[in-house]
Amino acid sequence: MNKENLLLYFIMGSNNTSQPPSQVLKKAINGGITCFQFREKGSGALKGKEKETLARELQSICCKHKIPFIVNDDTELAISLHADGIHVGQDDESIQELKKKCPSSMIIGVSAKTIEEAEEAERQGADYIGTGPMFMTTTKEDAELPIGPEGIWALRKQGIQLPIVGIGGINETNAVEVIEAGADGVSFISAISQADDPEKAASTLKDRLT
Ligand SMILES: Cc1ncsc1CCOP(=O)(O)O
Ligand SMILES: C=C1C=NC(C)=NC1=N
Ligand SMILES: [Mg+2]
Repeated sequence: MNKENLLLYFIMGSNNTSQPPSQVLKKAINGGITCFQFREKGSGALKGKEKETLARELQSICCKHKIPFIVNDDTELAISLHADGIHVGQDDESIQELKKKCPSSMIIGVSAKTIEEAEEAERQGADYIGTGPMFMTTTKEDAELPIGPEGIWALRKQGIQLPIVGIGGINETNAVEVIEAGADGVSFISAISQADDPEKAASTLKDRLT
């Protein structure tokens, strides 16, 4: 994965929006997002066949627009869909296990916020790390306290070279400081999924960063 894809990294599941997810994704793509992650998690999340059907619907939209389609957590789903990538947390399968199960082309992203986690991700060959929460967020029900963009600056200062995306409470007013702290991109859910006009929200974010 080239790190330019990580610049405007939209994440969404059906329970993050009151609009049809496929409509929100199409608008976000028109607005200029560079990567999409399907994250069907938390209260009200779809399961089983319904979850797979939505995943396929969103994947086909991404394919049509040549936007990488990443699946959060669900390795089996990612493999069965031939997704472009998978994103896992510290309590999910290890990168080593994923590399054994997944095609070598599969992008592997991992959540990491401490230097130990980031160095481990580098050692195991992750393609990028997601670090946060940057700011206060209510989207992730068990989010920890914000570490701020300085959390990314500290990883860079300690020599982490991997591509990094910041996540958590990011919007058009604070995205720049995440990049200035050393991130290659910003990832976000509600800034677009809860916007009245997702296309405008995406294009405003893009304008701030380019
Ligand atoms: C998945 C995740 N991980 C850390 S914060 C977060 C939620 C991000 O959602 P939002 O962009 O709406 O704050
Ligand atoms: C928790 C997460 C952190 N970072 C990214 C990019 N995705 C996630 N689901
Ligand atoms: Mg997880």
